[in-house]
Amino acid sequence: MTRPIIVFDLDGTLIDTAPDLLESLNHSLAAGALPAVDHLGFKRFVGNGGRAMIERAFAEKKKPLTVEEHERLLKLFIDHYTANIPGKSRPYPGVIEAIARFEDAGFLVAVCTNKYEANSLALIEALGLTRHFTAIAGQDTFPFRKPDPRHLLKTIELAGGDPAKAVMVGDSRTDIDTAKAAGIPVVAVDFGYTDRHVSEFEPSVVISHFNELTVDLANRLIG
Ligand SMILES: O=C(O)COP(=O)(O)O
Ligand SMILES: [Mg+2]
Repeated sequence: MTRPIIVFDLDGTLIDTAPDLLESLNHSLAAGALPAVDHLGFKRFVGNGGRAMIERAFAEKKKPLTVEEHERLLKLFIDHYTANIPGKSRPYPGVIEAIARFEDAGFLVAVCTNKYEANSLALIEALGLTRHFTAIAGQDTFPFRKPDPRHLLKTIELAGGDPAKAVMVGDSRTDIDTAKAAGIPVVAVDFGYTDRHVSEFEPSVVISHFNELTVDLANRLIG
């Protein structure tokens, strides 16, 4: 029988990466003569990967961004971010215990993130968490990414799971829309990176701490 699976988003869900992403974003924006963004700006721009973060920062300042400049700044962002992994990034309180509960209950555990795959693998490895995940899929692992539901469905397939016995955990509208489009229940954490409260996007459940993420809750959502 296929084991049930729990799929986590990475940035703002499992790991608080904001200080490092923000530093790398500002490093890149400075090279594009854009003023630094603060943590509130960051919450508006994050969620669809580095390319989108840079694009959104320029759009907000109504500053044009050529394709070449976008590529140059993206490379600066990625190089800076990669060189600093894991930086100040740490798992949120209760993450390790929550993962252990699901492992003990026989769940497969996976990651589906819009971070680049190489950065995701490096960060998870640097924090000593690699062994917990059966699959880690980044924005460039497949030809599509969240909010395309196939990113989540392919992650589940890669992990050897079954979408009918899956639950997603995320922090943003992107995650909630992805899971809903895939027909998979979604738990939203309310401490991640979104400028609007996650309840507005109507996830199955909202939690404020990982100790609320019980195996019972997941089983009830899977039905
Ligand atoms: O890095 C991003 O923009 C989003 O990453 P996430 O999908 O892990 O939240
Ligand atoms: Mg996230």
